Amino acid sequence: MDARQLKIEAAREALGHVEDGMKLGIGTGSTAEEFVRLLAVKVGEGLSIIGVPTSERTAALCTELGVPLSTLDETPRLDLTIDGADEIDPHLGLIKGGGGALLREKIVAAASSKMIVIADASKLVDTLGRFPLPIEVNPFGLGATRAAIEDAAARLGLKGELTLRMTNDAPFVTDGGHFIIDASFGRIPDTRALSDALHAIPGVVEHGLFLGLAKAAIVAEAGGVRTVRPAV
Ligand SMILES: O=C(CO)[C@H](O)[C@H](O)COP(=O)(O)O
Repeated sequence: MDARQLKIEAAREALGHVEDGMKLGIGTGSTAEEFVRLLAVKVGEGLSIIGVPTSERTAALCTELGVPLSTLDETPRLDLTIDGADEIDPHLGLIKGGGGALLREKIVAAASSKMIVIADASKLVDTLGRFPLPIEVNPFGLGATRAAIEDAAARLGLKGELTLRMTNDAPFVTDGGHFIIDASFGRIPDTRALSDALHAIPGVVEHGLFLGLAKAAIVAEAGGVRTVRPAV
């Protein structure tokens, strides 16, 4: 089974959690896009749902395929969010934001009664941090914010390259008009402490550690699809 097929299998399993009448958060990324494609087929067959997209990119795909959309202003409480992830630890702590949508993804997940992550098994790790942590920052004061991130990380014994994400020759700009710093800290033993330290920096808008949000992960691998629950 190739990588795309694994994403489709995880997305198909997640579709089984979608019930008629649900208000759905819809994630961003290649796995979430497979979910949108399968969801659109069900909508075409008569499934009634309303979706809140986590990015302009997802919104465009939903619109193209006929998935009805709302906003968190019109629909502030969601039943379920289905989204991908860049890394998943045994407690279902996540790193997200590889696609640059982490802020909206976190707002949408937090507005949902339940978040289910869909991924292939390559995303499973023992400890988060192999994937560089995306940190969304305000463009104002970028240098100072970067230095503050370095200092906060150093206090937790973390160090590594902080790279401003670029598209061609210009900084990548998120849907919210912010920049992203990708932080290559390596293993992050205390994700909660890092999350709190980053939130305390004024120029940090949000970061890609999703802690305590995912209730289940649907993981596809060559041998089949399994549902992972948070380790206690
Ligand atoms: O967080 C994300 C976007 O901001 C994505 O969910 C994450 O990058 C996974 O993407 P993919 O399914 O393409 O591997």
